[in-house]
Amino acid sequence: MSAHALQVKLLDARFGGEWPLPAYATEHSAGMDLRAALDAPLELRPGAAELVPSGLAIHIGDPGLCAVILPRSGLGHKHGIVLGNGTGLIDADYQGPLMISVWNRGDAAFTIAPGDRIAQLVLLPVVRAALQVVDTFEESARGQGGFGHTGVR
Ligand SMILES: O=c1ccn([C@H]2C[C@H](O)[C@@H](COP(=O)(O)OP(=O)(O)OP(=O)(O)O)O2)c(=O)[nH]1
Ligand SMILES: [Mg+2]
Repeated sequence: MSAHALQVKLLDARFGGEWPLPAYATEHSAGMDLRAALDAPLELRPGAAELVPSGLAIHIGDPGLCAVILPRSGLGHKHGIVLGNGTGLIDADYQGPLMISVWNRGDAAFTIAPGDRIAQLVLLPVVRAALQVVDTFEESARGQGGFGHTGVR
């Protein structure tokens, strides 16, 4: 299967030794898991959010792409470990360290150990908009209806 080349800097010496490079876990996985590049275990109390380094920097370099950082389903559903910013959006021109905002939305403390896979990175296509100011829109069937106006059943 073909894959898009993505430049990555290894900011943490444990990559390539103790930790493998991020990789797709299965043949059709959409995301690569990101590790917590911590020096010591981090206890997240209920409600707490912390910025955790991934130990990586990426440069996407193509304005037609971006990356998003998403929670891992198991951690989010079973332990309430999601992202403090909802979803992390990585711009194609960002070259700094990839950071993960981890948030314990659950009601029990959760400890993240150094190297734990705590989130995932997905590369996505982007269409950038050129705004065109108008006074009226060509009418659509939906019009201004939204926020549940089609009902539940
Ligand atoms: O979970 C995240 C979200 C963002 N970033 C980096 C990459 C992204 O390109 C940059 C800026 O993110 P964003 O635009 O979402 O944040 P902002 O608060 O608007 O910051 P800025 O003013 O720098 O754009 O921060 C991360 O490392 N992790
Ligand atoms: Mg921004």
